[in-house]
Amino acid sequence: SFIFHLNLRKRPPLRCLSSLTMESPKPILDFEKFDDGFVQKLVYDALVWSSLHGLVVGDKTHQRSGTVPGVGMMHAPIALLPTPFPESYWNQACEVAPIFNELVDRISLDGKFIQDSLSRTRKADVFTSRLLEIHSKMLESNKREEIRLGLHRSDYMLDEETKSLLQIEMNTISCSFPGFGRLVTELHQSLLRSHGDHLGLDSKRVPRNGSTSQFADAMAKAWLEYNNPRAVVMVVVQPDERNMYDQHWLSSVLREKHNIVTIRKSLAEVETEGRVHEDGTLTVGGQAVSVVYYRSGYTPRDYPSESEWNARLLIEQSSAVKCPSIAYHLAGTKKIQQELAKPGVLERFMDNKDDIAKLRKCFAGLWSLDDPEIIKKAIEKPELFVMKPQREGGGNNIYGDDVRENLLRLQREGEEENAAYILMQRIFPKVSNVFLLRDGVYHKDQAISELGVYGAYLRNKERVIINEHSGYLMRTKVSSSDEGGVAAGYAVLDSIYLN
Ligand SMILES: N[C@H](CCC(=O)N[C@@H](CS)C(=O)NCCC(=O)O)C(=O)O
Ligand SMILES: [Mg+2]
Repeated sequence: SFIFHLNLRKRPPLRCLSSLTMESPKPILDFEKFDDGFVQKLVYDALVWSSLHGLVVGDKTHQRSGTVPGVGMMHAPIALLPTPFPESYWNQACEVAPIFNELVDRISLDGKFIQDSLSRTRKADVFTSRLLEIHSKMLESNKREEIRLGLHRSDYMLDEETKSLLQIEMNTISCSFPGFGRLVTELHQSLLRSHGDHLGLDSKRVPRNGSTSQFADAMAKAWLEYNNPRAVVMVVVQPDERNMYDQHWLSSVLREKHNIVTIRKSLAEVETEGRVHEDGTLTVGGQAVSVVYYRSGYTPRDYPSESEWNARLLIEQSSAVKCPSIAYHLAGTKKIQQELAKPGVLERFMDNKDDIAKLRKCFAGLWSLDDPEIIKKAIEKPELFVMKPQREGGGNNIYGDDVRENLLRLQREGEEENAAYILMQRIFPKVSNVFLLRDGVYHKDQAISELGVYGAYLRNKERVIINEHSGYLMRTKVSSSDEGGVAAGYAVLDSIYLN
């Protein structure tokens, strides 16, 4: 039987809010209502459901769990019940998804903007400069990506102070959990169908989540556009991947629903087995590849040698549909995000004034380190800022006093490294009560959440074939922790309860 530690941490005083407007989500979790026996029943049902439905990750204490399927599996870290989220902000996040998709595509076509925006970062950050090198090689050879597939996730937090939905970042490479986002939604809907009466909650307030099928369908349509019936979809993976089941969900839908074969290769394997033929076809291990879907290649750790860089270049030079292309990858960097927040920059890419206003409305404060006023303020009040390197994958951001320390360090060291970072306004979302479930044990805690809305975009020359919001992922972390990230081990997978 499961051992439950009811971790009744002393609760920090809830922030007394100046004005509780109708928009702030009403807490649906009144802990007093839950007796321990009832929670244990919910937890048991959730763990059984997760195990039966493949909501599982590799167990890091089991060394083969990242390479051999079916070995050393552990239920994914999850919230026991959905987190309240006001419907108006949910609608707003869904409404801007296709506008952000279109923006990424237009940025990707402006090679000069990408190179100019990142030119100083290039000198300060080797990883970004390697990506830019590949991008400039494509510009020099006038490489055209006629079929373009974007599978993005735009992450938001609901800022309690300003009552606004603010974008944390736009992820354009290796967006995790399109498989699990849907599953957690289905888990919560199932729990509320069984126990909703006791909880006074309605399962229909958990919005349906098409993340798995919509992402797989977009890949299938890209495969069709490439028009080689013998070609496969290649998933570029890390040699040791604890999140393989989230990835396999997409491959399973491609197989079962679209009869499309996927292969899994690391960048090192692509370098050994890959070839680009005269007509641009990419073959790996002799198999033609129509779509390359990256679930690796977004962090320096994915390039331990020149082999991996050779593989990235080889793929880029081919006619395969890259998801993302190098230009889409760079369009999702934090430096570009900060450039887009400058006055007049969105107007360079978008002409619809309403769309521009909708994007700007969800921009948090974003600055380079060249602004002495901002640096002075960040040194005085570091708790109001987050300092971000050009890194993806979670666990890289700088908070609190470390912001001050790093800014003072850069001033001492002469500021060349400034361009490797951006500064962002720190967002303070509402704290809610949650039950967090990890390793079969539940903890009761105060947490904050980040809503990720997936977006799928597929274009072939002038035809936009798909441009939609395609499901969501709610990630919830204890409010005492600065860093988030499920794969990085700080957050749990969650869904939303519209109120
Ligand atoms: N193991 C790799 C992990 C890939 C990964 O870290 N992706 C970043 C965007 S780059 C991300 O989406 N992070 C949010 C999910 C989280 O909180 O962990 C995979 O799953 O393919
Ligand atoms: Mg990210």
